[in-house]
Amino acid sequence: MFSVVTRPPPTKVFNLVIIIKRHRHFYRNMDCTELLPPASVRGMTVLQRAEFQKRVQIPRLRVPESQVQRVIPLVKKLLLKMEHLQPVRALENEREILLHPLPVKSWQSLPTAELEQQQVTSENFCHAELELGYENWSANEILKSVLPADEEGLSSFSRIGHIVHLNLRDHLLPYKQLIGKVLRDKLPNCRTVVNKAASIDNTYRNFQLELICGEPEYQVETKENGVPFEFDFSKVYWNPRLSTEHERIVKLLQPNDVLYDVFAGVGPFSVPAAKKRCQVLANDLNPVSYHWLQHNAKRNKCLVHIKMYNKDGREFILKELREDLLERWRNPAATPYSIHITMNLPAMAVEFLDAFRGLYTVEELAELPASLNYPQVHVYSFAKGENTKILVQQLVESNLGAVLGEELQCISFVRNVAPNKDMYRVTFRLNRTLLTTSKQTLRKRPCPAEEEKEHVATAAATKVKCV
Ligand SMILES: C[S@@+](CC[C@H](N)C(=O)[O-])C[C@H]1O[C@@H](n2cnc3c(N)ncnc32)[C@H](O)[C@@H]1O
Repeated sequence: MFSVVTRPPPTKVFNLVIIIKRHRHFYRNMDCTELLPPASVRGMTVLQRAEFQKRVQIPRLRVPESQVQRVIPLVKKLLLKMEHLQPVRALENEREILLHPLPVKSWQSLPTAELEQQQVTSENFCHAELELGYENWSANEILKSVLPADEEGLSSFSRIGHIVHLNLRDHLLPYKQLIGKVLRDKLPNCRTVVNKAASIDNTYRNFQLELICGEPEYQVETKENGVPFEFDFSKVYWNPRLSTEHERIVKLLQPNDVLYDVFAGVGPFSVPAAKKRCQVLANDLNPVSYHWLQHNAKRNKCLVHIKMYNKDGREFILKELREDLLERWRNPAATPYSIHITMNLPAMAVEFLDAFRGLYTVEELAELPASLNYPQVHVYSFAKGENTKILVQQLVESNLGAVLGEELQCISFVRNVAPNKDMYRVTFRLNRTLLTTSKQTLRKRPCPAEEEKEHVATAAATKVKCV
């Protein structure tokens, strides 16, 4: 059911339903009562593997060795496929082919004419007992038979290297130890199973974890979009659900482009960008993230393309970003390149946007050409409620203190975080007016309906496309 993991194991979100559909046999074992684990395991909270043993009557064909290669193609779709079970077994001088009891009720269920052409007749067909046990079912099959039938089961989990990360609903908490053991037994390379203990409300955004099975070993080695990363999952932020978003941004970048990554974490934007030979300035306030950011840049052999900082995001914008950008404008390169700023701290990144207002004095920019290479900002935010897309634009505008017109490039849905709570990326381009309007004149827009709005845009708001 689960793909075999190569080294280092990938970071992935596993949706059990999708996996089952993609890998499902022609006949689903779970649709066949005989092949289900015993009904007595329902409600088990302490894993007792021996309780899964049962005997079933399984249809089978016994054929001489010499016939096997010709018979198997005729019954291929009817084979019994279960974990750790060979459907073709060697007996003395013959082979036994185990068939699925759902489609095969009798000899008549088989392609009899074709089989008889191979000298296989009803004499070769029989039912006999087979002993099944815990090892013959997948994690999903075991959990489906144990967890309450009338409530939502375990629908998904994340895989970060050797760690399986769960976010169990309250009704599954009495089963957490059992769930942990089953996943550890059944998933390749799984050594540690943790459950999310509380919502992420600490500064460094790392998950609060509860170990429910295995070793308390949180240093992981994983890959995202083909790039290897290492970090301590218990001390830094890492979310495999963001891998597509990371990839989207990295794909926008060309060699020699510039990336300022204000809340870089352990580098899922910055390291692939530096590997692509972009010029990267990456920052994170968490000293442990900063440590692993440096480690990952070194491991990916891209240190020459990245400078790393361990400070507050506002200070980083006001000093490193400000100075580096000014330097670039003063010394334009012969070949054009684009400049990007990523701000992925969705709970509060918008509150840092006012740092761009008045970042330069009018005089500083007056020395420079009229048209400059202005950065694109990719700021992430949560929005809660009905019209989250509209809300998120209002949040950005009120924190920036300006209504976005043609600078607004897109508002992109990233993911649904909770019922009625979405995460978005708002991408807009900075301009001279924003960057030189002094902070004293900055006025936040507390309410979208407020009448007087400060229009930075030269044109009326354009239609916003969503990617
Ligand atoms: C949501 S994580 C994003 C990490 C990474 N960019 C990613 O996409 O996975 C936000 C990061 O911001 C860092 N952080 C939190 N407050 C910060 C601040 N005031 N200044 C700079 N970094 C901060 C956290 O340590 C965390 O690594």
